[in-house]
Formats: sequence, structure tokens, C-alpha cells
Amino acid sequence: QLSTNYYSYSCPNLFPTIKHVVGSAIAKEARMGASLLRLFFHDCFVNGCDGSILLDDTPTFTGEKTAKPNNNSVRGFEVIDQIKSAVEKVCPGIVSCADILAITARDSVVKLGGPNWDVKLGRKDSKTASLQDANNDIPPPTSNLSNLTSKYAAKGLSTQDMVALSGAHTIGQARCTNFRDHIYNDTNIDASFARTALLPVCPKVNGSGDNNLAPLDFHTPTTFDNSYFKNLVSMRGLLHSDQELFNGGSTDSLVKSYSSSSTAFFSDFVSAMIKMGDISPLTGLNGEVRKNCRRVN
Ligand code: HEM
Ligand SMILES: [Ca+2]
Ligand SMILES: [Ca+2]
Repeated sequence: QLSTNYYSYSCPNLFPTIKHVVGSAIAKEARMGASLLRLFFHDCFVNGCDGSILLDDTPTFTGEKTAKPNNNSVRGFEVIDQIKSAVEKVCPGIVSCADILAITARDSVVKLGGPNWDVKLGRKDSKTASLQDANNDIPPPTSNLSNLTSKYAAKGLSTQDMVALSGAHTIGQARCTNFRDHIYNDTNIDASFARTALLPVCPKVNGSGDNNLAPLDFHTPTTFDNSYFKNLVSMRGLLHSDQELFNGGSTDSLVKSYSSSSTAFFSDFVSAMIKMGDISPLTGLNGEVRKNCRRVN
């Protein structure tokens, strides 16, 4: 249904237009690449890749921005606005916000040193959003391996897709509130790493320092590489859910192979990103092309 050449005639300058804005946003703040990649994930897992995450709350409409996994956490909406207005200038009314998220995610990965791929396009934007589905369908960092596997299976994604996609945690930051339990209460963490790198930024007491940040990949936080998997093998995952992928279970062998081959990781990551981008898109006469990504037309 989706195709890589969807806008070839209707918006020939689409790719350079987006790449330019993504490039300057990341030049300003490297972390933004991570934030933009995550936006695509949080969109696709909630009623498919339909731009639902971009809709602002209004007095009469509750969107997904205040869902538990998103609230005070997802970021990059201003960059999406900048991209949308740049795109509207070159081809007004043509390109959906859902497709902008897909291209932006790819461009972010490439800019930070990761693999390139052709993005399938032709999604339309939703006229709705679901706070409840955002709360239920996006896996929390407290998940164990079987919770994670089933949340991905519910979206048609395999365990291999899940492990490869988790490699996105090779970039970006997490808040103390999301890794406190792991660093204080779990035993499957390198103790000296926890003591020197994490305990100082994340106080034990709930409510203190909740928003303090630590890199998901302490080694190369702004490079898209396979270092995330090397961390897992050395018991230096930041989130409980990260270390679940290498904790004596069925995914250990895959984590090991990604840790020793960035080629294998990149290739499986690309396949999984394309599969994730295929999750229940609105196409044809379903949905709309929003004029402003924050509201329905
Ligand atoms: C496997 C299940 C996953 C869980 C449980 C999970 C959970 C989390 C959590 C808790 C954070 C930190 C949020 C905060 O503290 O504010 C985070 C950040 C992030 N996640 Fe995931 N995530 C998962 C999968 C993914 C996937 C599939 C992608 C993309 C393909 C992704 C991309 C990111 C990125 C790039 C960041 C850093 C964002 C930034 O710095 O702004 N995650 N994730
Ligand atoms: Ca969505
Ligand atoms: Ca990295």
C-alpha cells in the first residue's frame, strides 16, 4: 500500500527539505535526533503511524501527549512544526504529518551515524488520538521480556524486531524516575557502573531528582552504533527493560550477535523500522493531510 516514490511527482523536494531542518536541529542539540526517532515509535505503537501523537490537547479534546509514557518525556514537537512549515512552503497540502515523522526518524538515524534506508510513504493523518491506547500499548520500562514480546507481537512485530528496535537506545537520555528501581533494586547491573555513573545523578528517594537525565548508552550517547548491545552484555543497561534483553533468556544470543556485528544490527534495525512504519496506516480516502500537525483540519 505504502510506496517509497509516493511524493516523487507531487513533492520532489521533500527529502532535502526535511533533511535540512533535521540537520540543523541536531547540529543545535544532538539529543534531538533521539527525540525525533522516539516520536515515530510512540506514534506507530498507538493506532498505527497516523500522526496521532502530534495532536495537541484542547478544552474539548484529549490527545496522547499526557499519556504516562509521553508526559514530560516526548519532545521534538517544535522541530516537527518547523519541518511541516518548510514542507508546506514547497508543496502545500500534500505531505502528511505521519509521513514527516517517518522520514524524520530515518534522517535522524542517518545524521547520527546509523544506517540509511528508503522510507515507505503515503500515510494519511488521523482525526483522532487515544490517551488510553497510548497508556496501554507503549511498553513501560518496568516490562519483563515476556511483557515486551507480547506488546510487540500485538503490533505484528517479532522478538527479533523488538531486540533490533531496542537498539534505538544507543542514543538519547532517560529520566531518573524511569531507571531508579533498576539501579537501586535490581541485581543484574554492573555495581561499580551503577555506583559511579548513575547513583550520583539519581537519588534513591522517590520524588527527588526524578527528571535528572542519564544517557541510555553512556558510551556513545549521540552516535547511532551497536554500543547499546555491548552495554547489555556487560550488564550496563540503563532501564530494567533494556537489561531484560540480556538476562539469561531467549534473546541473549541475538544481543550478543548485535554486540559483535554492527552490520547485523543495522540490517535488522532497518527491516524492523520498515515493519514498524507499516503498522495500520490510514491510506487513500481515510484520514487527511493536516495543515498543522498539532490539530485536525
Ligand atoms: C522495547 C521497549 C521500549 C521501552 C520500554 C522504552 C522505554 C523508554 C524510556 C523509559 C525512555 C526514557 C524516557 C524518559 O525518561 O523520559 C526511552 C527513551 C528513548 N527511547 Fe525507548 N523504549 C522502548 C523502545 C524504543 C524503540 C522501539 C525506540 C525507537 C525505535 C525507542 C527510542 C527511544 C529513544 C531514541 C529515547 C531517547 C529519547 C530522548 O532522548 O529524547 N525506544 N525509552
Ligand atoms: Ca499513532
Ligand atoms: Ca551509541
